[in-house]
Amino acid sequence: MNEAPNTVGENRHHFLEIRGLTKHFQSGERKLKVLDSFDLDLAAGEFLAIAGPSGSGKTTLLNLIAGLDRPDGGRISLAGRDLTALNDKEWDKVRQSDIGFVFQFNQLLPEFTALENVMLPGMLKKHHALELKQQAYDLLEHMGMQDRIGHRPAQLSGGERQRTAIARALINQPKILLADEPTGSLDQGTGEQVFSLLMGLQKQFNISCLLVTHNPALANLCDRIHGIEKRPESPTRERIGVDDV
Ligand SMILES: Nc1ncnc2c1ncn2[C@@H]1O[C@H](COP(=O)(O)OP(=O)(O)OP(=O)(O)O)[C@@H](O)[C@H]1O
Repeated sequence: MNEAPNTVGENRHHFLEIRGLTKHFQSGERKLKVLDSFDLDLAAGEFLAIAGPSGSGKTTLLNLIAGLDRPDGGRISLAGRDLTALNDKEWDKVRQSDIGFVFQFNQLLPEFTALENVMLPGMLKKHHALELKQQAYDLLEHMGMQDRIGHRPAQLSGGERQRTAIARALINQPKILLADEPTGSLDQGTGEQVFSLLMGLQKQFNISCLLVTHNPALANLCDRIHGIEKRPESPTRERIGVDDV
C-alpha cells in the first residue's frame, strides 16, 4: 500500500462533512427519529470515536455514510463530493474504492480462507491478481496472521477473524474506515491488541477513521470523541390513548 493517499480536497473542506443529517424509521404507527439535524466534521487522517448509548443511532450513522441506507435529509460529503446526490451505481463505486467497513461480527465468508477473504474486495475492483495476492498477504502479515492465511474463518480465533476483517477493509486503500464495535465481541486483552493494530495501520496509511465503541478506554485513545445523544421516542397512539388524539 502507498502511504498517505488522502490528500484530496481536504484543504478547503473537512475530509468528511456531515450537515443536518436526519433519519427516521417507521414501525407501524411509531415514527422513531434516530438522527435529527446531526452534524459532524472529520479531518483527513483523524481517528474519531463515536460514543453514545445503545439505540442512539451510531450504526445508523455508519450505514448512512457507507451508503448502505439513505438519509431522510441532510448532506454527507467526502473529500468535497456530495455523497447524498449519488445514485446506486455511483454509490457502489464509492463504497468499493473509498470506504472500508469493519463490523462487530467480522462477516467473513465461511467457505473462503483468510487470504481469499482479504482479496475479495480487491477482486471486485479488478486489481491485478498477483499484486492483489501480495497486498493481501502483506496486510495479513502486518496483522501477525502470516501463519493463518490458509485457514477458514471457523478455524480462526475471534481476534484472528477481526484482524482478517480489518485487513479486508484496507485492501482497496480506502480514504475512510468505518469501524462498528470492531472489538466488541472480543475479550479485553484481545480487543486491545486488535485495536492497537487497527490504530497503527490507520496512522501508517493516514486513513480517516470513525470508530463506534462502547469502551471508554478505547475511545480515549482516539484523537477525539464525538458524542451522540439518544432521541426521545415520539409518543404512540396507544401510549397517548386513541381518544386523546
Ligand atoms: N431498519 C430499522 N427499522 C426500524 N428501526 C430501526 C432500524 N434500524 C435501526 N432501528 C432503530 O433505530 C435506533 C438506532 O439504532 P442503531 O443500531 O443505529 O443504534 P446504536 O446506537 O448503534 O445502538 P447499539 O449501541 O445498541 O448498537 C434503535 O432504536 C433501533 O431499534
